[in-house]
Amino acid sequence: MGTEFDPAFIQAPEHRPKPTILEAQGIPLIDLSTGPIDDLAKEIGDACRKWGFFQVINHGVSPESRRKIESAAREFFAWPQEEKMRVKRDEVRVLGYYDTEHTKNVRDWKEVFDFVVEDPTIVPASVDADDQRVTTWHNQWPDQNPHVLREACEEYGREVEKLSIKLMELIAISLGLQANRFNDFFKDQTSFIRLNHYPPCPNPHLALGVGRHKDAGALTILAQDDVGGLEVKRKSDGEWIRVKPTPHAFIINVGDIIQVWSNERYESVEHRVMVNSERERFSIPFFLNPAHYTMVKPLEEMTDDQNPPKYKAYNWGKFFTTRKGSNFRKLDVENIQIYHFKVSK
Ligand SMILES: O=C(O)CCC(=O)C(=O)O
Ligand SMILES: [Fe+2]
Repeated sequence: MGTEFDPAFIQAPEHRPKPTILEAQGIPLIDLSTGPIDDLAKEIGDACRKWGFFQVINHGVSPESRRKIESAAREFFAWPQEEKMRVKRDEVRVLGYYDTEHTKNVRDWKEVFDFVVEDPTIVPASVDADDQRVTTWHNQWPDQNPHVLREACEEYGREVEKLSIKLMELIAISLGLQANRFNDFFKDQTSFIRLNHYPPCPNPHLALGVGRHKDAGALTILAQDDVGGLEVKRKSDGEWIRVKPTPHAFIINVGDIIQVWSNERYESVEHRVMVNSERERFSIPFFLNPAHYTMVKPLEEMTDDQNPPKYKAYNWGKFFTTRKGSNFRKLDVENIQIYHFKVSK
C-alpha cells in the first residue's frame, strides 16, 4: 500500500476511530448444537432484532478446514506484491487480489482476495437495466503452489455454505415462516468469500481497515482472528462497540436483503474495522447472496394492510454488479444503497 501515507485513506473527522474502545457486552453467543429448534430460532430472532449481529459456536464447520484456509491466506498475503498481482482483479475479471477497495469513497487499509463459491457464477453482463445479457465470473487461482490455496478455499466454501443455509432456516422459523422459505433464492447463488489482510497501519487514528458500511447481501458469516478490530454500531444508542474475538466462533450479521425480505423486522447494522500500528489482522467473510435474477422485495407473508411493503422490488444482479464495479475505485457520487428503493410515505 506504499510507504507514503496516501491521503485517500484519511477518514473525515467524524468517522475516525475513537481512542477509547468499548468492548461488546451482550452481543449474543449462540450454541447451535442445542435444541429444540424453536428455542434456537427464538434466540436467533432476538439477536437479529436487538443487535443484527451474533456469534455462533458448535456450528458444524470443521476446525481443520478453518485452520487450513487461515494458514493459506496468511501464506498468500506474505508473497511478494508482483506474485499477488498475477491474480489481480480488474474491470473484467472482478475476482482475485486487490488493495484498492473504497468504502464510501475512502480507501480501506487492507488487501483482499475474492473468490466465488459457485465457479462459474452467472451475473448480468452490464449494469444497464435494459440489458438482459448475462456473463460468468470465474475464480482466479495463483499458479504458484496452486493446490494449497484453491483446495483450502473450496473446502471451506462448501462447509460455510451449509452453515449459511442452516442459519437461513433458523431465521425463517424465527420470522414465523417455513424453514425452507429462503432456500430457492440460493439455487444459483452469487455468494462470495473474501480473504482480508489488514497490515499494521502507521496512522490507525486516521484510517480504517473497512469504513462504516452495511453488507448488501442476505447474511454474512465472518471468521476473525484473535487481534480484534471489528466494531458494530449498537442499535440502542449508536455507539461503536468492539466485537471480542471468540476462538472458533463465527460472527453472523444480517445483510440488507434480509432487512428488505423481512420488511424491516430485522435490520442490517452498520459496522467497520479498526486497524492498529502493531499487529496485522486477518479475517474471512462469507457473503451469502441470492441468484442474480432475484427481484428483492418484502415477502408477502411479512406485509399486510398494517405493514405495507417498505421497499420497491430491485434486481439483485444489477445492484450487486453496480456495487462491485464502483467499490473498486473512488467515485464522486454515492454508491447504490437499498434506501434508494424505499417506498416514500
Ligand atoms: O474484517 C472484518 O472483521 C469485517 C469485514 C467486513 O465487514 C466486510 O468485509 O464486509
Ligand atoms: Fe461488512
